[in-house]
Amino acid sequence: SKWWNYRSHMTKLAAIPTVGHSGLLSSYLSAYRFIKRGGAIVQEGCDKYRGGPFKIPLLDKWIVIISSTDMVEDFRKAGDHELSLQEAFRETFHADLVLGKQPAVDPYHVGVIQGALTRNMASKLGDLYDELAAAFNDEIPATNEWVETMAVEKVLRIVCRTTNRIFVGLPLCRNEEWKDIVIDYATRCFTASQSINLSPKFLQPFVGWYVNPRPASFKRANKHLRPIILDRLEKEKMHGLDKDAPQDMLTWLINSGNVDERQRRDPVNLVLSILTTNMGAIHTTSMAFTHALFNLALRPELIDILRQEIEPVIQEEGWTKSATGKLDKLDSFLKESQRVSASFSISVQRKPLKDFVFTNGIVVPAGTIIVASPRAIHFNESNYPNPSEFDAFRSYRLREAEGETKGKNMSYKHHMATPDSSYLTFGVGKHACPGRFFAVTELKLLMSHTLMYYDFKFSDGADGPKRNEFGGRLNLDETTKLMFRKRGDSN
Ligand code: HEM
Repeated sequence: SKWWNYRSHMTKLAAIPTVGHSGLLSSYLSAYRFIKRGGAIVQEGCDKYRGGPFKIPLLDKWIVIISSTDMVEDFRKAGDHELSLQEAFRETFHADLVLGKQPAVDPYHVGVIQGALTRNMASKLGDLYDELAAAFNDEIPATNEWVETMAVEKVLRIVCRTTNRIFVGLPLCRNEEWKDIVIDYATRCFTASQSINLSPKFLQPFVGWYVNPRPASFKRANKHLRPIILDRLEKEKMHGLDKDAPQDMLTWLINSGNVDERQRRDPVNLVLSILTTNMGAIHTTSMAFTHALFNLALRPELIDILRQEIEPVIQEEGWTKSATGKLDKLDSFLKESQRVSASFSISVQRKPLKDFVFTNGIVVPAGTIIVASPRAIHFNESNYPNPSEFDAFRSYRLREAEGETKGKNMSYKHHMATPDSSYLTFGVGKHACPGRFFAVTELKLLMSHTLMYYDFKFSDGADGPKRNEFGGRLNLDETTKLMFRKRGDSN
């Protein structure tokens, strides 16, 4: 019956063209090629099928890649009963095993991020900025002499500490071991899920058992978090909903109305939810900030323009949510930085729960992972004229032209945090990244602080950042160095 199901599935998939080999054995060759040359293979499909879908063999499955805004628009409109992000993630990330049953099957942290975290951003912004400034002081002290830093690592530690001020509060966010645990957790989870994906299906349970990072990370995180959780639960038990409880992600998870009482008060669930939220938040934000720093170091002429926007706003409003909302040029620059430097060849995935029919008539059989190609969308001339040009104020001009930066009822169409079928940095539709408002605000604070208090540049003779690729995703080379010094009058 398995063979029969496989044949009927492949018959339906046959209508979608293949990039690489499609024979039973030869497709494995293509799958191996995809690991190191995924970007080039997706590009080949995009060039050959010009906006039409195509399929690619991976070692354990076929995936269908879509690269046109029309098909992404169908993706956006589909309901959860048709296309599921959660089921795609459970399959491709092996989330039940790697992250644990609760975050994989009932990810109630998503609702807490969308709700309480986003709602409380204005009131928590002072804390966020305090932590950010303190983290910069410790990681990159502003000196009169240029100092060389390993940019990726420094930024990760600053973002981790800043973010955790809002996730778990003081003093844990400053604890060195805690920072190591949550930074490592994301890396280990990605490595583990990739290792499982690289194994034949019948070996996956054994490989999964061997590489699973969760038991060890849970044990280490639990040591720090459990006493805090028990203390907060105890106070809640004694006094009811504790109004004086620290306002952070942990408290919002404990108070979440999205799950039943037993689940939301279970210390194991709480530790796993905090670890999982960190996994979604830290590396993504750090990479975005590092890319932005590199893009400014490559184009120093933008620095003064951004400083001229930032300084008067911060002088007038201080480090507030309202101030970050006024940094329109910075918003546009950060958006362009993500578009040009951080567009993966494949990202934003869904799993059809029944055969899915796109508006153009293409049918993808139930169970086949469909993945959009942000790179194809972001480098399409009809979405972004002169797509390979880094045009920092591209969306700023669009916002101005459409009256968005003026007037009370401005729309947020071209804002960085607004997902769209032609802008996939944060995904699309109902499941677009729930942390995007937090991420964009944090990025603006990080960038504004750096521009106001530091000069920075690549080391003399360095030729800019290097990237490496794994299975269609780009990673920044961790050895790339940046020089920092206290801001002077001139460079
Ligand atoms: C620049 C930073 C970030 C980027 C580029 C980013 C990107 C993304 C993308 C592409 C998705 C998939 C959306 C889709 O498939 O439609 C996603 C989902 C998600 N992100 Fe982010 N993200 C960032 C920051 C954050 C932060 C700060 C948090 C937490 C506070 C977070 C939490 C999540 C979660 C929980 C999901 C899963 C949503 C779901 O299952 O419905 N992300 N993110």
